[in-house]
Amino acid sequence: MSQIVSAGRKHSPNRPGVRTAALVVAAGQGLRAGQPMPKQFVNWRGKPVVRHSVEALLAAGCAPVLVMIPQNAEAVVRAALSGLTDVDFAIGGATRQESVRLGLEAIAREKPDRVLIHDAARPLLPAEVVERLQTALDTHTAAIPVLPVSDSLTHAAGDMMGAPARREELRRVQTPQAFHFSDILAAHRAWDDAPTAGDDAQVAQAWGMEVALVEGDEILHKLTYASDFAPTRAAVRVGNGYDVHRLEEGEELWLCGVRVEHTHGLAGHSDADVAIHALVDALLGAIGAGDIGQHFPPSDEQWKGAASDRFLAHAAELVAEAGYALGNADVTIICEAPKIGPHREAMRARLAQILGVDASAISVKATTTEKLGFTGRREGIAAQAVVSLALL
Ligand SMILES: Nc1ccn([C@@H]2O[C@H](COP(=O)(O)OP(=O)(O)OP(=O)(O)O)[C@@H](O)[C@H]2O)c(=O)n1
Ligand SMILES: C[C@](O)(CO)[C@H](O)COP(=O)(O)O
Repeated sequence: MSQIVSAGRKHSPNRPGVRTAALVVAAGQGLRAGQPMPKQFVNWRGKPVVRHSVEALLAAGCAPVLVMIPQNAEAVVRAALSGLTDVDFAIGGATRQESVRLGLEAIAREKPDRVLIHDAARPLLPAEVVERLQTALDTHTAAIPVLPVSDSLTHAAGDMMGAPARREELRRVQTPQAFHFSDILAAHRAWDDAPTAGDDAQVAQAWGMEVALVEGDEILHKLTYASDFAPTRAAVRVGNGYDVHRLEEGEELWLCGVRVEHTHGLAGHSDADVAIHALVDALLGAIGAGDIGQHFPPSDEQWKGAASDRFLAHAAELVAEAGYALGNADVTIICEAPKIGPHREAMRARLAQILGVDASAISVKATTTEKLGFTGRREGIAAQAVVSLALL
């Protein structure tokens, strides 16, 4: 057994007079996860999988924490757990049960009162679950976290349904599994069958221990398959857009898909609807799909004089293809004239119609620049847009 860092404190009682060790089993190959290395050492949500629960167990007052690792993984585990004290590691066995047995024998010299045995593959360990287990050990010799079964269950006869199973009688078993140390060590030592028990509660029960059930937590999910490592997509994405067009006599003025009567209109390759252009850029930005010029190049004759609602409809399609829906859009038109207020509701309705959303999701505002700058000199109109997208 090699200590990663000299322990700052050998034992930290997490209950007055009670010393609890932790055994983190991380000696598997993680074959089902299909990762470039055993899954427990893969970087996950900012740190190696194994580090998450080791830190949680240390924070819960467990000491020492012994991590069982595969052969030839010393360098990887040192890196994964660098900087932590009260953490040791040892080489595990060919099965999970063997890894636990080896770990318990290694911890035995510390003579802890209790031990929490935890899968490194369950990185997120709520302190509340540890507390429930510790409380259960005040009146029982063993306790495990469980969850109810929400699906109906069946036995399988090959690819065909077998006898239905009564889910009311079943629970989903998680870890950490908590024991009075001497009892679980004796139970492992007394096991006289192939070391293939699914968990330590089964070993304890085979030795005659009664195992209490405490409420588990879905967040204790065991990382098992490649899908568990698929990058999670942001639930919300935001984007912003900005555009400017020059005011010129003889041009039409289109804003938010609405024709506005005015002395001047906006010049541009398309209908120069500066507000829609800003909104298109906001949508494209939110999904990382470039900008309006990339999708509708001003050099492309097919877009000459084109109505900008086509650009907005296309951006909306790309957002949907990316798996998002519009949360809300907020457009600000920046000009000295014309007054936007009288057209606001028509603009909101038109944008909502193009985007296929309720008008309540669309905001259209306007402001002057107090006669400052190019907008103040009525040389042009600018527009800004901000959007939020929700993952479908
Ligand atoms: N010989 C073994 C096998 C498993 N484990 C640990 O037991 C936990 C639960 O096992 P599992 O999720 O099945 O991990 P693997 O056996 O690595 O996965 P696979 O079956 O996909 O190879 C994991 O933290 C794993 O590292 C262990 O310490 N020693
Ligand atoms: C110990 C365990 O996590 C309890 O649910 C489970 O039995 C481990 O099973 P695995 O096949 O070793 O992942």
